[in-house]
Amino acid sequence: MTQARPDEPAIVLEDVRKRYGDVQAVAGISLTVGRGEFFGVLGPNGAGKTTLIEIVEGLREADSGSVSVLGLPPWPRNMALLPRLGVQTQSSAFFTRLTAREHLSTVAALYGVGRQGVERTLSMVGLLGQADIRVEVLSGGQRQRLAIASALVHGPELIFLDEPTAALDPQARRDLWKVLRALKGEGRTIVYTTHHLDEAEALCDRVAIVVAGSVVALDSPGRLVGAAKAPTRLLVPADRITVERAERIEGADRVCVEGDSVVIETRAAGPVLAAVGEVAGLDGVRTRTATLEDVYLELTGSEQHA
Ligand SMILES: Nc1ncnc2c1ncn2[C@@H]1O[C@H](COP(=O)(O)OP(=O)(O)OP(=O)(O)O)[C@@H](O)[C@H]1O
Repeated sequence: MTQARPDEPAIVLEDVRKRYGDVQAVAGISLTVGRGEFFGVLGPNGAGKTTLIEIVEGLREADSGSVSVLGLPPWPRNMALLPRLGVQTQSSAFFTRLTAREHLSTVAALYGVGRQGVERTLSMVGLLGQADIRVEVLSGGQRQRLAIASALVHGPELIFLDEPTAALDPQARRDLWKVLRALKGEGRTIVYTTHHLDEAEALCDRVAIVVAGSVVALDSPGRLVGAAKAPTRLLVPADRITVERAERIEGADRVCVEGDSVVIETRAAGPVLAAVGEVAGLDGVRTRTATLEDVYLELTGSEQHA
């Protein structure tokens, strides 16, 4: 198998465009994903993420622009590229009557991967304990692990994961994060689509926020949050301070009530916190700094989750 040169980017897009009738789904996107990067693609429903990723995977032809994946053009469908890519989608198909191990062995056989590769992959995604259980009785989280295992079993250099934690409970999500971090630790490049902003913040080296077919922000989550200069929120138990008193604190930009807290938004967290301490004491006061979700909501102009 041809390996990409370590210094060669995994993906290079230049002014990629795709239109469906009147809809400009991808409106001129240029970006580079480095080898070994964990790269997030975020954006509201209909932003063009799936279209963009399908172009990179070689499943769709761009109208214009250039696309290079592991140094090769993915379109027309490039058979040399396929074994070097791993794709997990929302609609991953399973052989439900088979056990997890049998399912994975079947997928592995398509790529000429033997028993050892199957066992290594089951172990990597934490499914060895469930390997002899039929797919149809695996839990949602276990199925997602199997979907990821199916995308990984042939040892691809570049992996596309489409909302792998959708519909998982919080513990199963966190467990899957460990699997994803381990994958990155192996030096694989991961392109990750998610609507969970906390997840993108915790896992991704860089994220692209796509709105209406264009990239409106591209950087590490930390730098995006830092550059946005979003306010800090101080949550003070409502029985300890009134809205009127909080509004008189110098540096309080906005005050409102949320549940059982008076929320003070400020860009001068230190002095405002000191003032709150004098007025109400600091017991039970919570501080929320800006997150990628704040940046995202600002850029997408939406109060709702994408
Ligand atoms: N095959 C198609 N034919 C016509 N229009 C399409 C087609 N696929 C997507 N679109 C339109 O292109 C735009 C981008 O869709 P796309 O599925 O790429 O967005 P997305 O960001 O992946 O959305 P979601 O988060 O909901 O999956 C949307 O307006 C969608 O309705």
